[in-house]
Amino acid sequence: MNLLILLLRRSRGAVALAVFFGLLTGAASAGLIAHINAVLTSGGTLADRATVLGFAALGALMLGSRIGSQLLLTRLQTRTTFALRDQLSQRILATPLRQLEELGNHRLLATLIDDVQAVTQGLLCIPPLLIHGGIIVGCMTYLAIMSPMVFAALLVFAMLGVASYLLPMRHIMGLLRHSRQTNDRFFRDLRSLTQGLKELKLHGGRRTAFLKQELFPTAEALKQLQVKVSTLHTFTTSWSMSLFFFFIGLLLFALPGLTPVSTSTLVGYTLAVLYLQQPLESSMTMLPMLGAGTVALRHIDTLELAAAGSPLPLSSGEPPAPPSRIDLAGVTHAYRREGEDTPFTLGPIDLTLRPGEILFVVGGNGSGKTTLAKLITGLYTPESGEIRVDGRSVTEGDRERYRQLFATVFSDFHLFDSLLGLAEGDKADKARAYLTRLQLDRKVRINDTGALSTTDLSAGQRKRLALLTAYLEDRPVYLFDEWAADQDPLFKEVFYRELLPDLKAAGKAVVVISHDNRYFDVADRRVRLESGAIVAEESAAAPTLSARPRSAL
Ligand SMILES: Nc1ncnc2c1ncn2[C@@H]1O[C@H](COP(=O)(O)OP(=O)(O)OP(=O)(O)O)[C@@H](O)[C@H]1O
Repeated sequence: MNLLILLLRRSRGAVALAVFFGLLTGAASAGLIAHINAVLTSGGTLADRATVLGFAALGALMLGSRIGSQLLLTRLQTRTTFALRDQLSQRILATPLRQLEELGNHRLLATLIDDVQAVTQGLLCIPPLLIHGGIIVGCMTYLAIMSPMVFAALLVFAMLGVASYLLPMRHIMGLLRHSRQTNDRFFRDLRSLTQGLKELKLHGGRRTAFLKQELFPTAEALKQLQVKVSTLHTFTTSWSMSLFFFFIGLLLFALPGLTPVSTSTLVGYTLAVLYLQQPLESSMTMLPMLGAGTVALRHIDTLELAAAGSPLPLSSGEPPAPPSRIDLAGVTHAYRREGEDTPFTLGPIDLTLRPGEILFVVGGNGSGKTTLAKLITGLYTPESGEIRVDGRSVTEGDRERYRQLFATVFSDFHLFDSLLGLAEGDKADKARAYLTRLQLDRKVRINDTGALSTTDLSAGQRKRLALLTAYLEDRPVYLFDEWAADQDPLFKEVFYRELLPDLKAAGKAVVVISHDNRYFDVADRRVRLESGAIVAEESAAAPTLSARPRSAL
């Protein structure tokens, strides 16, 4: 039902027209059976020109309306599937980063790959199901007109068949929901397999434990569920279909003994019931696919992604003007995890960024530096406190625009295969000049569309490419999260002594998260984090480390 609503939302007109064509197919089918019945029971005397022409016209009508209905719905289904995938991608991009981190990459991938595929297959079932529905309605109407009494008996059998089909179907839907949940686990294990290749290859014990305790049991559970669904469905469908043969047996062998029934009724019923077998059987085969599509659609809802109507704009328009200061005033963020009594809390943090100033954020592992970076850049929304740009508070409505102030290289950055719009016009030459400056010109080439000749590089070289992208973005604020960690000593020197001062000279505000205490003198200001709080602040003008009072949360 949810799937049909999805189709209806795309185009009510096309669905209505397709249903009309479906009903026309049913009426034409019923007409054809009536013709066949009339010819059979007349002993061949009705095989005149008019009957033949009528038969041919009905056949053409059935063919035309069937093709019309199928084409309309299949096109609509294809459009809906692609729109669903586009919409989902945009909804994911519009959903707060923290919420996506909590869901985990494996669940997002399972949705984008598996759920969308299940919805597609479910939607594919709707066109034939509607046509079959039309044929069933047409044939039933013909049978009701032919003999209301026999039709009442058929209805009893049909209801019995539907009930004995729907009861197990409820159980099948439960199994499908369970299977969908297990699939999330399966994707998590597949992610461990592909991302942990080195660790799994290097340690046989770990590999065996991973396969035996994680991947294989999940795959086995998934297999069992799928086998259960198909076994239950085979029994249910076969039983429901056999009821129709009981009915034909009753019709042919028992009914004539109980009440007078004409040969034409007997032949008509037998023909129609046999004719109905195919659409009924095919409908029943498709119902689990429809069910899986419905489960997938509901599962997409449980992710609680940003509303369908609120995708991020495809272009952010003009970049915001460089501000003269950005203030973080009492901002906080806490990671709440199930079963954890004391969540890690960052803040309240008070901090100011100014153009032409290099700010170092230092502190031990897990002290909250990256979390602070995500708050500064607007990737996390402060749970309390506020961020101000030139004294104006950043609201939910302008957070997307606020993020456009930053060019970043996080420690878990992603490198795209192309500069994605950053190498248009004269920027392409700029990009090539940066390649030389970053000592990558012998390794990587950039073509006219901005595609990189390769991203298969060493960790340090990949980081340099990420830095090149940040340069091309030309934003007012730069943030580097342990950028120099995998650079050789020579290039570390270039980064701290040349590149950072150049950015400063260009009037950029620069935030550097660093453990390189050899270069702490490059900073105009330095803040030290400990357990989520700024515990000390030092500036080049007053180089003594001044301890800040720890704020009680
Ligand atoms: N996605 C997350 N979900 C839950 N907790 C997290 C998450 N990311 C970080 N944390 C917790 O927040 C704390 C601070 O992490 P953060 O990454 O900000 O530290 P860091 O100072 O950047 O550390 P490092 O120097 O190791 O990169 C850590 O103790 C960690 O347990």
